[in-house]
Amino acid sequence: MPSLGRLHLVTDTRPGRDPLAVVRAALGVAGPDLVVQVRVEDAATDREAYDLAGRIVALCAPYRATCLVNDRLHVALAVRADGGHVGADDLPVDAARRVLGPDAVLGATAREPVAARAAVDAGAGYLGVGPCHHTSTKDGLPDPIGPAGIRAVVDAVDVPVIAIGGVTAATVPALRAAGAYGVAVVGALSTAADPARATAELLRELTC
Ligand SMILES: Cc1ncc(COP(=O)(O)OP(=O)(O)O)c(N)n1
Ligand SMILES: Cc1ncsc1CCOP(=O)(O)O
Ligand SMILES: [Mg+2]
Repeated sequence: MPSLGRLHLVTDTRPGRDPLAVVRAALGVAGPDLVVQVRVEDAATDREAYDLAGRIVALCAPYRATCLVNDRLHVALAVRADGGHVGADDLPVDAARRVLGPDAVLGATAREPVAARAAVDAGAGYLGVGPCHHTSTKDGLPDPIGPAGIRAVVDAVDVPVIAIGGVTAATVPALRAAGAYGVAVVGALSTAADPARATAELLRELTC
């Protein structure tokens, strides 16, 4: 199985955003190094999630980029995505692994070492860890954990740690220094005036 990409683009489906245009721009720059996580609003229907995920799987395929589906694992299976991502309000990690099968990419959210180890023991192949920094993209999050919180999880597990929450190209170096394997971003790409350029800047910081 190819190694996990270091740049995770999490789709922004809020009103006024254009997730497909952002995915196209990022794929053109990052190609196989991109992981696209299809994340829709909680109020979206399964049909809407299925339609968007199917289009993104088709966009990713020629680039051999990885496509994951957030939360809705039945959608991931239905569109033949590469895997999924689950957190505390979703299927437990062991159940998610049973649903997706042994070869799928499965990520789990963990904010601290004990939960991180439990998620890995239950079958997570990577961890999404945060919020690293303040973000206005998702409500109700706990306080940011910063690079020190990333380091604590990195030291506790042997799977890739993907830092999430308020990540920009400027904050990547400190997260990498803390041991993050990669980053997941919503706003840094979806609100960028030039998403292709923003992708290139993030990738440069992730690979230098
Ligand atoms: C890479 C990555 N890390 C964390 C999350 C957050 O997942 P979760 O805690 O389940 O919250 P929602 O995204 O479902 O609102 C993620 N999606 N991706
Ligand atoms: C889904 C999620 N989980 C923790 S932070 C976050 C949102 C990250 O969005 P942004 O990159 O715009 O801060
Ligand atoms: Mg979730």
